[in-house]
Amino acid sequence: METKQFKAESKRLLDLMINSIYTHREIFLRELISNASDAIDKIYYKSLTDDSLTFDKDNYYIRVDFDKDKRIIKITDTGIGMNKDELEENLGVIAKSGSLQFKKDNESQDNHDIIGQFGVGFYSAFLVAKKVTVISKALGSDKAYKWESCGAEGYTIEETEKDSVGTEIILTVKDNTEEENYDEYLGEYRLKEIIKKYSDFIRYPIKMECTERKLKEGSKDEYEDYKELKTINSMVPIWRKNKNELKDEDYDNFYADKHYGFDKPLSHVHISVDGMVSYNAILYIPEQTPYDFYTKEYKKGLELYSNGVMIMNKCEELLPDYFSFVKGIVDSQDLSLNISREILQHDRQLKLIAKNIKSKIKSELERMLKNDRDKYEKFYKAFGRNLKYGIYSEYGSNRDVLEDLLMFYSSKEDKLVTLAEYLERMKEDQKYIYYAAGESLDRLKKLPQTEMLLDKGYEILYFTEDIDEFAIKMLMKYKEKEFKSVSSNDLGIEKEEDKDLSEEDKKENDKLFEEMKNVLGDKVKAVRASKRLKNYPVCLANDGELSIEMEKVLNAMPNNPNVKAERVLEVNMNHDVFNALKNSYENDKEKFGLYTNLLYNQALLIEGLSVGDPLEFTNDICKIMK
Ligand SMILES: Nc1ncnc2c1ncn2[C@@H]1O[C@H](COP(=O)(O)OP(=O)(O)OP(=O)(O)O)[C@@H](O)[C@H]1O
Repeated sequence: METKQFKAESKRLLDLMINSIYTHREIFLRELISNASDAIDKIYYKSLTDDSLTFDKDNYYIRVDFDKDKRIIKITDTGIGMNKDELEENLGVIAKSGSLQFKKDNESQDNHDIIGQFGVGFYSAFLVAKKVTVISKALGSDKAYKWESCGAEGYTIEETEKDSVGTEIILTVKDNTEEENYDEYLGEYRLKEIIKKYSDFIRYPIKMECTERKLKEGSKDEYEDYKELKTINSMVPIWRKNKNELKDEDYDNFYADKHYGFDKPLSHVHISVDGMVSYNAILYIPEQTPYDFYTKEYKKGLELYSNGVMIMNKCEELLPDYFSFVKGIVDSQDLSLNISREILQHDRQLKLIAKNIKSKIKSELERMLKNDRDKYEKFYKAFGRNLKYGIYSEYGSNRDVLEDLLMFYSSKEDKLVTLAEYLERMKEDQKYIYYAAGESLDRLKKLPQTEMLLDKGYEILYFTEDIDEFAIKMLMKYKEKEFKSVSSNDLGIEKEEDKDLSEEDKKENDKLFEEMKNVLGDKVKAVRASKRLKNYPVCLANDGELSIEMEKVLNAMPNNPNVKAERVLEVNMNHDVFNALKNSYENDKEKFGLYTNLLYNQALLIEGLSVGDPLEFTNDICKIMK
C-alpha cells in the first residue's frame, strides 16, 4: 500500500496545530463530536430536498467508546460518511473544510447550525492520539474506506468493510510522558465530563456505555456493577426552548445544574434576539453574594456558546464590572470564532451582545425594584455595594445606568429608599439631598450634626458603607439636586435664633471663637457658632471636599495616605456649656483653655475618633472635678 505525503504546508500546519492552536487537550472530543453532529445534520439537510431520503431523528446518534487496555477511544456516528475522494480531500488537506463547502452548496437552506468552518478541528485528534483511523461509508455508496495516519508523516487509504452508513474515528491514545498523563482520557468519568462540558447541547444523542450499580439478584445488601448504554448530553438547550414551555423551576434547575451558585436565583431573564446580531441568552440575578465576590479571585463572565457548542467558560467581555454578579449563558451563531474556537476573532458582534445584555440586566433590576421590592432589597443587600463601586469607578461615567438603582437608608422611612423617592418627598425650600456618613445606623441616628435638620423635618440618607460617600462625591448631583453632608459647612438652612443676635454680640462671640482656635492651634481650621446643634454642646464639621468619614476610610487603607479633613469645631451657643465657656473667657483664661480642650476632645469622641492625648484628657477631667 502506498503512503501518500501531506503537502509541505500541510505538514507544517499539522505541527503548528498540534502544538500551538489549542490550549486544552480535552477539546479533541468536542471537535470530533461536532464533526459527527455536522455529518448527521448533512443527511437532514439533504432529506429536505431529496424525496428519496427520509430523516427520522431517532435513527441518528453519536457514540463514544473506549478500551483502556487497547488504549483506544472510538467516536462513531450515523452521519453522511465520506467516500474515498472525500476522505482524501477533507482529511488529507489541512484547512479544507468539507462542511464549509457544504454550507456554500446549500446556501438557500437554513443550515447555519453546521459547526465546522475552518477545516482543522479533525486534526486536534492528534493532541491525544498517536494514530488516528477513520472508517467511513458514504451515503449512497456501497463501499467503505479506511483512512489512517500517525501524524505529520502522512496517511493511507484502503478499502474496508462497514455495514452501515456513517463514520468511526478510532484514536490510539499516546503513551504517558513525564509532563502529560494521557491515561486520563481512557476513563468513563473523564470522557463523560468532557462531553457534558462542551457538547451537552449537541442536538443528537451522544451515547456511552456507563457503569451502573444494582442489587445482586437474591441479595439484600450486595451490589454489582453493570453496563448500560446511556445518552450523556441534554441535547435541547433550555435557552432555545420557547419561554412559554418553561417554568421557573426549569430555570432554577438549570442554575443549579450549571453550578452557578448554591442559592436559588432571585430572578432570570430569557432573551432571544434576532437582528443585527442574533443570540439567545439566559441571565440570572443570584440571591447571595459569592464568598469571594469582593476579592480579586472572583472572575466575572457568562458562558459563551456558538451553535450549542461551548466556547468559553467565562466570557468577561459580556458583562460590565458593575454587573459582575450576573450568571448565565449566551449562545450565538454570529460570532467570529478564531480557529481554535477558544477565543473570538473580532469583538464587534460580542460588543453588540454585551451592550444589549447590559440594558436587559438594567431593565430587569428596575422591574424588580418597581414590582418586587422585597426581592430587590435582598438583591441590593447582596450586591448594592458593587453598584456603588460602579458609580465610583470610571469617573462616574456609568451614572446613567446605575443612579436609579441605588438605595440608601432613610431617616424618615426607617428603610432603604431610592434617590427618586427621596426627591419626591423633598420639601419645597430644600436645596440639597442630605446625607450622614458613619459606621452604623445606631450611631448615625444619634449624630449631633443631624439634630437641626431632623428637627426641621428634612430627610437624611444614612451612609454606612465605606464606598457610599466616595460614590456620591462622584455622582455630585441627582436630577440637578446636589448632595450635602450633614457635616459640611453650608447646609443651606438658616438657624432662626441666630438672626436675633445683635451685631455687637456676634462680634464678641467671634473674638471668643478666635481665642478658642488659638488654644487648639493646627488641630482645627476654625471654631464657629453652630447652626445645626440643638442638645449637644459641640460637634466637628468640615470645610472642603474631604469629610472626616472619608479621612477615616482612606487612612485605614493599606497604603495609608495620611490625609486630613479640614476640621471645624462648632459650638452650640444655646447650650448651658456655652455660658460657662463665655464666663471663663471673660474671667479665667486658664479655665477657658481647659474647657476648650475638653470640648474639642468631646467632639472627637462623638465623631468616633480617638482623642489626641488620652492622658491629658483624663487629667483635664480631673482638674474640673477638683
Ligand atoms: N465524522 C465525519 N463525518 C463526515 N465528514 C467528516 C467527519 N469528520 C470530518 N469530516 C469532514 O472533514 C472535514 C474536515 O473536518 P475538520 O474537523 O478538520 O474541519 P471542519 O469541521 O470543517 O472545520 P473546523 O475546523 O471549524 O472544525 C469536514 O469539513 C467534513 O467535511
